[in-house]
Amino acid sequence: MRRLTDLLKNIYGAQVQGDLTVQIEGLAYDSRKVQPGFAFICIEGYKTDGHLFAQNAVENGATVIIAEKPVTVPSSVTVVTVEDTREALAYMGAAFYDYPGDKLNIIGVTGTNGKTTTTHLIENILVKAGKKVGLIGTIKNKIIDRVLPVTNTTPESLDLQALLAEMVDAGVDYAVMEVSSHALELNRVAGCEYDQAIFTNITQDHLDFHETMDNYLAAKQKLFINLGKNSRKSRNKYGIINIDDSKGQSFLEVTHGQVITYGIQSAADVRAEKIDLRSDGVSFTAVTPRGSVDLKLNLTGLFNVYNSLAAVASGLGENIALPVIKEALEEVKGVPGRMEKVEAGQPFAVLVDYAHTPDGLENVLSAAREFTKGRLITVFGCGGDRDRTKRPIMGEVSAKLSDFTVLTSDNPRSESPAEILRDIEEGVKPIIGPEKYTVIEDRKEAIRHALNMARAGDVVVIAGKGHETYQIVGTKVLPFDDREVAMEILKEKFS
Ligand SMILES: CC(=O)N[C@H]1[C@@H](OP(=O)(O)OP(=O)(O)OC[C@H]2O[C@@H](n3ccc(=O)[nH]c3=O)[C@H](O)[C@@H]2O)O[C@H](CO)[C@@H](O)[C@@H]1O[C@H](C)C(=O)N[C@@H](C)C(=O)N[C@H](CCC(=O)O)C(=O)O
Ligand SMILES: Nc1ncnc2c1ncn2[C@@H]1O[C@H](COP(=O)(O)OP(=O)(O)OP(=O)(O)O)[C@@H](O)[C@H]1O
Ligand SMILES: N[C@H](CCC[C@H](N)C(=O)O)C(=O)O
Ligand SMILES: [Mg+2]
Repeated sequence: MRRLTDLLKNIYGAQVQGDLTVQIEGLAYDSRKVQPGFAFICIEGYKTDGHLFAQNAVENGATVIIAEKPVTVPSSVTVVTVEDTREALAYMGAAFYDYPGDKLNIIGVTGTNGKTTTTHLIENILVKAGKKVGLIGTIKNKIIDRVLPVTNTTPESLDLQALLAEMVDAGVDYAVMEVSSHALELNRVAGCEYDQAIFTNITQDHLDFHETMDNYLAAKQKLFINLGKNSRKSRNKYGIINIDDSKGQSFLEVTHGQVITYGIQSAADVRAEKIDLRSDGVSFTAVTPRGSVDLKLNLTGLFNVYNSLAAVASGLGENIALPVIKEALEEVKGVPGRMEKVEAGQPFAVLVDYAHTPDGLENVLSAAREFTKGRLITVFGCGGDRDRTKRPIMGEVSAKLSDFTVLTSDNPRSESPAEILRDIEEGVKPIIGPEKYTVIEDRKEAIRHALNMARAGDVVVIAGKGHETYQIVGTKVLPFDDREVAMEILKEKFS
């Protein structure tokens, strides 16, 4: 329980109508979650407007409304008008939970691809170093060993603060989290002070939301601009940057933190040499300011060398010894749904991967090509209600890099699967003829087609859904797991 004045401390220009000393029992940004004595924060969203539910919130017991524009509520209710309710939600949430982020070391990873993988690698390093770790990201949220469900990659600010507070109560030392560009743009992480900010890469995605690559870049840079600014914690801040990325330098320029660069092509602080890619992993020497170390990882693909270098740099930033980092990284068997093998005794390889961007697909197919002796067969689709412009580019990537492509449905959401497939096909047609691809909307049948045509030495990549255990069709969430579907089909044939 807190007083309203305490919660408004970091919000400038708030105009209050009513009692400022009222005690707040809880906060909610969804009127349906309001309980007696709560403050309801109205958010103008993309689907609806929270201001429309102010009265509803009052009926559920809200005594305070935080709004950006006029709301009609009884005069007994305190109304606070602020410029940005999403920002207010974040700052009020941090204050309500007594600034949990200040009691933790927080490592934030942003970038188009590699966030989930990199956070998993860092988690392993920190655990190996004896730290208690919390994880926040696409696959799962985790407090030490307790796994919690996930709705978004980066939770809404209030939920994030509640989660960080739970971590503090559980004795967590480090929170390692993915910071999506949506979260940065929508102020989900405002009020959360990072100790390390990591940039993996930036390539096209989410233009439905950000509209331009410049806006997308600016959203990601926020994590670095805020690093070490108005710091409440007395410790070193590190900006860890992939300097091989064409935008890497721009992150270096905006950050207030100490910079550690990583890369393969550039003269980076942490770099990889003598890279040896195999089908079952990659070996390389990590050269760092604290010496070199030979690493033999179970993750394959050049992109995983980058993810590992980011994790090495992160470990060094936390003063973890190289032998500990080595042991931790070498123990990682894989990340669920990322180049995950499905094996039922078949004479060809089947990989389920989460590539859902042009760059992700290019990376995963290039990696697979390295160990494909026969044909590389790709099954993929694109999500509905997401960046439409990436669809033909992904079509082009698969057409160029695969020997055969099966286009299928991903999560169509509110869109027509056939139309999404037509968008992808636009990119395929100019590159290859109909003998090199097919369109099978039903994802299970598409996977069956690819597995039926595969012969010894071939590699089948099923991309886009990775760890997902569902398929979103319209508003329905139907059970669907690429790994289970592939296994079931393979078992029918090979065991
Ligand atoms: C575009 C986007 O990010 N939208 C997020 C946003 O929704 P919104 O603001 O549009 O909400 P809205 O549905 O219009 O509702 C407005 C307000 O009215 C409230 N409301 C609504 C109904 C009611 O009866 N009462 C009520 O109070 C809602 O609680 C909300 O506060 O805020 C919601 C609450 O936090 C999020 O769940 C929602 O994520 C949606 C589901 C989503 O799909 N987001 C994706 C695009 C996303 O964020 N992805 C990134 C990862 C991307 C990547 O890196 O690949 C992520 O971090 O997950
Ligand atoms: N560093 C990287 N560079 C390019 N592609 C990568 C990289 N790491 C992983 N990938 C590819 O992108 C896919 C997604 O990887 P990962 O889940 O680690 O990224 P993410 O940034 O967390 O994605 P999301 O935005 O969905 O949270 C992988 O399955 C792989 O195909
Ligand atoms: N975090 C990404 C995941 C995309 C995964 C793909 N399966 C899809 O549904 O488009 C997004 O929300 O855009
Ligand atoms: Mg992720």
